[in-house]
Amino acid sequence: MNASHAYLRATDIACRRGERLLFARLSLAVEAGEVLHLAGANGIGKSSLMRILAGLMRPFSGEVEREGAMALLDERPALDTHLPLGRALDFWREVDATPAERLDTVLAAVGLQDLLDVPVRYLSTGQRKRAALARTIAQGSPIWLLDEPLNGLDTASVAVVEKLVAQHCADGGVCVLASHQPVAVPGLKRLELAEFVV
Ligand SMILES: Nc1ncnc2c1ncn2[C@@H]1O[C@H](COP(=O)(O)OP(=O)(O)OP(=O)(O)O)[C@@H](O)[C@H]1O
Repeated sequence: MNASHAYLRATDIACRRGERLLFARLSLAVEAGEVLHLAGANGIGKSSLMRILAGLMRPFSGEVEREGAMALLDERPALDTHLPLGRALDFWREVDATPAERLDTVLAAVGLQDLLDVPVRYLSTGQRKRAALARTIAQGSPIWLLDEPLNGLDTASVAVVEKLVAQHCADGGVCVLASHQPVAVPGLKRLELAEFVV
């Protein structure tokens, strides 16, 4: 599918966790070439909304529509901690049917190409986050859902992620990026979850 046809839209979403209604009457639309920064304090419901957008959690009410495949980065890197990084990523490359060259390009972009022999459990927090991000974006999906992709990253790595997101959108992709940190991407749209808390 051509990335330029991709979109992600949500209408009148309400989210309940346990007995609490976290937020309601939330609508958003992210069209091809756009990036949305989903902002809000810890515990406000950013990850819950990301899971709803990813189709992993049913909203209490409302609907999500999309055109295009999605790739989700969440707080679980899902990389076998006992394997060297290269083999752990190869597992997902086969599952995701990712071409090897595309993964190599992404690994170079996030500066991990020299760490492929290191067991995942020895990687630093930031290296592990970059590895999970590499796996996610190498899938080649037009819609990126990135939940706290900047957590644990140093300034240089934050800039790399911002650049990758900007390039994805320039290529006609769609990105929703949940973060409590500032995000610098040209043309960024912003949604404050606090405005929908009930
Ligand atoms: N399974 C659950 N049952 C009940 N409440 C839950 C459940 N999962 C999460 N919550 C609550 O829902 C709220 C929102 O959680 P969520 O992880 O979506 O927030 P967040 O904005 O992503 O937070 P953070 O920035 O800390 O990651 C929190 O108060 C959390 O305690």
